[in-house]
Amino acid sequence: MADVVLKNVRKSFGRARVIHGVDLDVKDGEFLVFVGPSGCGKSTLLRLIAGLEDITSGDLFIGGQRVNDLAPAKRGIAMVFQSYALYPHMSVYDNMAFGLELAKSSKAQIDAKVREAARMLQIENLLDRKPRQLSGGQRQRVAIGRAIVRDPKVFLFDEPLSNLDAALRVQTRIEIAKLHTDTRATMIYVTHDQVEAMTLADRIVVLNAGRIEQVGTPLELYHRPANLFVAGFLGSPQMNFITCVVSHVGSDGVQVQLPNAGMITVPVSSDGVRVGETVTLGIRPDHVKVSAQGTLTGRIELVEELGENHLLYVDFGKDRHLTIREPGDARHGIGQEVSLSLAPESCHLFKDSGEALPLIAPTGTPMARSPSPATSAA
Ligand SMILES: Nc1ncnc2c1ncn2[C@@H]1O[C@H](COP(=O)(O)OP(=O)(O)OP(=O)(O)O)[C@@H](O)[C@H]1O
Repeated sequence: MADVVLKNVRKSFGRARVIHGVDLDVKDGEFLVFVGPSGCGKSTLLRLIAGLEDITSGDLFIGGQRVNDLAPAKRGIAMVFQSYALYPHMSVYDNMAFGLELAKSSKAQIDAKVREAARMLQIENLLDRKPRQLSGGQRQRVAIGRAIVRDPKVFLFDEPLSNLDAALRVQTRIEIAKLHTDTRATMIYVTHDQVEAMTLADRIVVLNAGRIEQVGTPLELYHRPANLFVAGFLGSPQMNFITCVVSHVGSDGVQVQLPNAGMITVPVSSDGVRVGETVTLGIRPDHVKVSAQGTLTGRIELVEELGENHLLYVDFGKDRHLTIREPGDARHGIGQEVSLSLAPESCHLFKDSGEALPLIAPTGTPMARSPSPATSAA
C-alpha cells in the first residue's frame, strides 16, 4: 500500500501540452476517481502514474519514492484496462500466473495467489478456460485477478467497465468496491460514468483541459461545486443555469432579479459582489418545485416519464428553459402553465469568472464551496 503524490506534473506530446501542472495527493488506501470530458487528460494522467508515458516535468512519488525514472514493472502498480489485454492462447490460470512467473515466484506461491484471487472474484471454475470461452464480465474479472496476484501497492483502472452491458457493469462495479474494502489498496480509477464515480470514489478529481477543477468527496462536489464547470459536469440531468442581475447585497446573502420574474435571496457571501452585476444562478432539477405561488412561471414543453420519477422541461420565455425532476406520481402535462419555486438554500451563484460564491454558514460566516484544494486531504 502506498500514497501517490504528483507535484506540478506536466505532459506534452510534441508541441501539444496536455497536462498543465497537476498537484495531487492520493492517500494510502484511498479510492480516487478521475472524471472529466473526453480528451481532458484522464488516461494520460493515469498512464503517467503507471510509467507508460514519460513525465515532461514535475515529480511523481509512489510510497514516498520518486519514480519518474523507474520502469513501470518496478513501481509496484498494476493496471486494468478497458480492453482486458489477456493473452488469448493462455488459460485463465496462466494469464493470472504469467506476471508472477516472470517475477520468478515459486510454483507453490503462484498457485496459492492465483487460487486466492480466483476465490475473491468467484472465477475458480473458469481457471482452465481460454479467454475466448469467457463472457466480457468474466474476462474483466480475470484481468482484475491478474492485477490482484501481483499484490500491487496501487491499482490503476482505465475505464474497466466500459465494454460491459448495464447489468454486468453494476455487478463488476460492486466487485471492485469489495476488492477495495478487502485489500484497502490505493486505487486510481478513470471513468466517464458518473454513477461509477459517485459510488466508488472516496474522492473525485474533476479534470478539464489538462487541469484540475476541483477535488472532493462525491457529495462535496455535488452539493458544493467550486465553479460553473464542476456544477454543470456532475449531475444528471444537468444543473439548471439562469443568468440574472444582482439587485441587493446584504449579510443574509445576495438578492438577484430573475428574468421575467421575482427576486430571490441566495444565502451566499456577498464579498466582492456589486449591485447590477450579472451572475449565474444554478439550481438542480430536484430543487425546483411546481407550486401555487412560485417565483417563476413557465409552460411545460415536454414530459419524460421515467417510472419512479419524471422530468418536466419548462420554457419560461425568450427561449429560456428549466428541467425539473418530479416524483412519478405527480401529474403535469405538456402545454400546462406552471408556477415554479426555487429553494433559495439549494441555489448556487456563480460570478462572471465561473467561480462559485461561498455559502453562508448558519452562524453567518462564509463556507467555502470548494472543500479542498487539489493537494489537501479530504
Ligand atoms: N500519444 C499521444 N500523442 C499525441 N497526443 C495524445 C497522445 N495521447 C493522448 N493525446 C492527446 O492528449 C489529450 C488527452 O488525452 P487522454 O486520452 O488523456 O484524454 P481522456 O480524458 O482520457 O479522454 P477520453 O475520455 O476520450 O478517453 C487528447 O487531446 C489526446 O488527443
